[in-house]
Amino acid sequence: MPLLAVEGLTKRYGSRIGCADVSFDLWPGEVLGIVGESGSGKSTLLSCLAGMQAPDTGAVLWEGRDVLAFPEAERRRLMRGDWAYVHQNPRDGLRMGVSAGGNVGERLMAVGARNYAAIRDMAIDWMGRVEIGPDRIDDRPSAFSGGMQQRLQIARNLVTGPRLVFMDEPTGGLDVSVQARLLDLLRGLVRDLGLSVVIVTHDLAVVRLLADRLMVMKEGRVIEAGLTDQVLDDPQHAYTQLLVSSVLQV
Ligand SMILES: Nc1ncnc2c1ncn2[C@@H]1O[C@H](COP(=O)(O)OP(=O)(O)OP(=O)(O)O)[C@@H](O)[C@H]1O
Repeated sequence: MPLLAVEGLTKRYGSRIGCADVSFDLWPGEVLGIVGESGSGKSTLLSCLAGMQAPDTGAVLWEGRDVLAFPEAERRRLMRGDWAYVHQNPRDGLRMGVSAGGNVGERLMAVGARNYAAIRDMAIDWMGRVEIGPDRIDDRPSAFSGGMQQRLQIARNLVTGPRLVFMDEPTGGLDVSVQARLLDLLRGLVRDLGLSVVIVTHDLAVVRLLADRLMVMKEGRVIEAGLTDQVLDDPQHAYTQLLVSSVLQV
């Protein structure tokens, strides 16, 4: 059984299409990239998948159960436990007024951890995994660089051991050299932890590095899908060809 099965997901904003009739399966340990130009519906799709907004029609099945029909409390438990969501802007995924250690520890407490020393140890361990030194544990994220904030957001999300992580342009808005390091880090974590990931980006280099499979969106619809290398090396749809060739020309 796929971990996540998406069937006919459609979301309209009045007469405008957000995403239309999107279906796919995500298997355990698989990374699915979603690419497309600005306005193609990537964020709409991701937020509908993650239960952050309700689609008009369609189903999102988590291990065969329709998430859209979950009671609110169960959906929230899922979001804190098996699922995680990495926002493009770390400010949306962190609590800026809380220390770095608190940001990570808080998530553990939300899933029931109570032993303060163990929580602190795990926070330090996870900060280390995302290359933030233990001497920064009491600093607030506002004292961190953009790249550090993003790494802290990743630690906060992964500390509870989620099985599925949604990522919305996780390297967007960062310097190119910082992006490269973050991508490397993400790739290592995804591989080591065997995570399933749905990642949205307009950056083909990001999906080339991270994604096993790719979906290309245009005007809310999936126009091409397949193995990442196949789609990028031999794009079938004219729009995908344009996307790929415009990157090569840069
Ligand atoms: N809250 C909203 N109200 C009305 N229309 C919206 C809203 N959010 C998105 N849309 C529209 O839905 C379509 C898809 O937008 P969406 O943000 O999902 O695309 P995207 O591919 O994520 O773009 P970007 O890469 O710029 O974030 C666009 O036509 C957009 O104008």
